[in-house]
Amino acid sequence: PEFSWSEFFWEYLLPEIMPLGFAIVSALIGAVVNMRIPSALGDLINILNEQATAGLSTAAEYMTGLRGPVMQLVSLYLCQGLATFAYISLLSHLGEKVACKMRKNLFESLLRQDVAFHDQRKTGELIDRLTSDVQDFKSSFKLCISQGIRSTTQTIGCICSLYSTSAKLTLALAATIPIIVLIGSFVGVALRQLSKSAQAHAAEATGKANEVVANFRTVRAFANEPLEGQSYEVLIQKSCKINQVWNFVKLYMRLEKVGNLKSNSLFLNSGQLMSFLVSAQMIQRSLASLSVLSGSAVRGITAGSRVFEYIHLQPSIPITGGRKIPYHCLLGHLRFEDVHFTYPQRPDHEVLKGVTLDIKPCQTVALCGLSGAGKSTIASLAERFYDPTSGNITLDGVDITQLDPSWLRGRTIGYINQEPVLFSGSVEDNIRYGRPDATKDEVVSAAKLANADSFITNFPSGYATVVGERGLALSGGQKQRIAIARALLKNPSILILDEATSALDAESERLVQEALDRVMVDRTVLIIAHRLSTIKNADVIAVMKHGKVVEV
Ligand SMILES: Nc1ncnc2c1ncn2[C@@H]1O[C@H](COP(=O)(O)OP(=O)(O)OP(=O)(O)O)[C@@H](O)[C@H]1O
Repeated sequence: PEFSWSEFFWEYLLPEIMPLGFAIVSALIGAVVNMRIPSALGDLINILNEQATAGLSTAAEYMTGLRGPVMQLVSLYLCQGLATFAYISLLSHLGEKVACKMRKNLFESLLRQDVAFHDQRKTGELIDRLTSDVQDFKSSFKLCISQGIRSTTQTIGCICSLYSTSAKLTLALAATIPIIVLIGSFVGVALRQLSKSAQAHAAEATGKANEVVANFRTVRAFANEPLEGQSYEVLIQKSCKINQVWNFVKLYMRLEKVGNLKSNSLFLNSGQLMSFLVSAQMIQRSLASLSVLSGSAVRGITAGSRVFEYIHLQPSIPITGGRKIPYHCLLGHLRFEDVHFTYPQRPDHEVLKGVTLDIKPCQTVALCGLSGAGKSTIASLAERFYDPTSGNITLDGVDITQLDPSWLRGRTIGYINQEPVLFSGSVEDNIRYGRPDATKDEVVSAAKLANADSFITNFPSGYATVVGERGLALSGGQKQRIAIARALLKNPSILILDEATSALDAESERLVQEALDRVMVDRTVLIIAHRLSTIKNADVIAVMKHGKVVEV
């Protein structure tokens, strides 16, 4: 992925041009003031020398001579402190804003992506781009602006100042510059490689950690904690080693000193020598930090391009846009016509091989067949999680690819699957997820319809009861009934039940089934099920085998 400089400038920097401008000016002022410090120090030392040889007697005499240079030095330090404070705070403000906007854009883009995109990527890797990569980019951006301006200005300024102090020594010093540049560029290339692999390993480790934490019960059930711990350690060790090398290189660059200058001090007085040495050291530090900076810039750009790669990605199925069938005209006639489908990540395996299925308005169609026959895939296609490779799916005669996907999913189809996911928050929040603008009364009546009201009101906090990240505090049957209430809240014309009762015990199944029987009235229903009890009341039973409907 390439980093888009123009986009970064127009979209992220331009709106913040004022703080950016002030930060740059403050950094420049800081650098210029910093360069004045060696000569001010030199002046002070010269005056001290003169006073020592002049044989002054009273403290007042000493103070008179010193006041000027001391005041100069104090005001320079004060200026430098103020400038540093200004650019650090402005850059922090700017960096946070840029990072915030990048995160927002990236997250929105991730939400827009196809289901197939999310099928193919590890959650942890996506989270890593949202967190570490944006963080890396932000740090490197701030460092490049502050250090970059400072070091460049100081290098140029100090060279001028060195030259005016002693041309001879400056030329001698200049001889060492090619070596520094050479080392710097060599280290820069190495850092670029290091940066790429460090980021890739860090993303892999985050992916692993995320997977293990999200599926903690499975890990525990197999007593695989040591195994998972070890494999995480292996991944983290790799990125740790790379980062250690990285830090070592940076440290080395800081410690490296320019050759011994003291032997060449013959033609300078002590003040000049002091000023010369401080300037030379400043140049050396600036050059060293510029080389380190190039490494950091590489890291930032690599991270930035990883972020922009996904921000720019366009989904093949848009989120919104297209026709909506007015509610009073909607019949709920769903039809699959010779539908073929292959999952994008398994192009060699055709899952649906010409499915034709007619689900008439208000009819209940049960879909059964062996595991892997493609039943859930049919539900995913009706929801338009994927588009068929060929063939058509129509709703009331309109191809669903022409319909607004958010209207289709958000209002028209209610989808309940075997493992309902509840979000962290209260029971009420979870039901309201079906239609965020629903009133409390509507939430309660949906819960009553779903056989959930009685157990919810039995909780001490009722509808305000907080359920865990995945609703762990609730039983399977309770979660399922909340999921049914959530789907009912949008009053969908079509209901898809994907093995909604298969994970439940007999009693929970009875309660859920009772709720389902009640809500299936006056709607088009597609039930995917194995159990006879679930499908015996259906109007039509379709049997699937090897990606085809073989019997109706
Ligand atoms: N996201 C996916 N990516 C790739 N292949 C998939 C995906 N989901 C399902 N498949 C494959 O598609 C085929 C049909 O799966 P599907 O889940 O539709 O079957 P099913 O009839 O619902 O099975 P079950 O009754 O076990 O739920 C299977 O071979 C499965 O491996």
